[in-house]
Amino acid sequence: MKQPHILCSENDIEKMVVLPGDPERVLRVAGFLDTWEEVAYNREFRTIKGTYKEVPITVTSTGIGGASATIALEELITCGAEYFIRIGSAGACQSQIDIGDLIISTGAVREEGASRMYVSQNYPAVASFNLLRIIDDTCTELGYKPFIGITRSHDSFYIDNERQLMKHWNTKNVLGSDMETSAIYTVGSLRQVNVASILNNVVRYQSDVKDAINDYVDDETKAAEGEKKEIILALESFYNLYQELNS
Ligand SMILES: O=P(O)(O)O[C@H]1O[C@H](CO)[C@@H](O)[C@H]1O
Ligand SMILES: O=c1cc[nH]c(=O)[nH]1
Repeated sequence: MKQPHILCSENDIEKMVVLPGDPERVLRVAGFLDTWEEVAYNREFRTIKGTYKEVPITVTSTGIGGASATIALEELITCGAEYFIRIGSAGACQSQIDIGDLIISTGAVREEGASRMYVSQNYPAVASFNLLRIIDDTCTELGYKPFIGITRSHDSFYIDNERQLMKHWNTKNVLGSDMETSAIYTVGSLRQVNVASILNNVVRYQSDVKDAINDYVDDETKAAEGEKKEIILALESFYNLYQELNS
């Protein structure tokens, strides 16, 4: 049955799914695949499927925020997907994290509304241990040195006290902020599927979000390199997972 938002049915979706937020990033992932075709594009949800070193892979954009990300996740699960790696962008919460550095989220502060509609805030938003293990091993293989730890997901980009909130989470050793990780981790655990999140840092700690958007243009090369690295890390991790599942 075709799902109402992603406009895909079971035949369209593979077990392993890469989840960027931005529909344009889907096409940049396509550049790393051996074969691919677009399956559907509705609203913020663009889906392609293809192969990476013969591993069947789906890539679906989730849009911005937990609300749309959990819609994508739920519909992809209904279509039979089981393993999800988000490749997102983030703002750093620690000063040693530079533009283009990768952050791997082991768990996320649930400062967004979508996951709260599912379950009380006492419930943790944690990554799949199995996927984290594979991603960590793959980083070693690739020579990547990501920051690994807790992140925070929020709903509101331009609120007046965002800087203070980031300062607060900085003292709690949170690495960075995005808008989807905690929601997809929570729903992933509730639905018993495997979810992990790799984030490319695009904003330095305590830079103004509006300036940072300009920095983002200035730091285009570093940010683009970070995005490339997270795409390769996600695809190589799925390659390694596929070998494990089929050995
Ligand atoms: O680049 P993506 O994956 O969309 O991730 C980040 O960028 C968007 C905000 O600019 C939010 O979706 C946030 O989580
Ligand atoms: O600062 C940032 C940058 C990207 N995504 C976020 O959620 N925050």
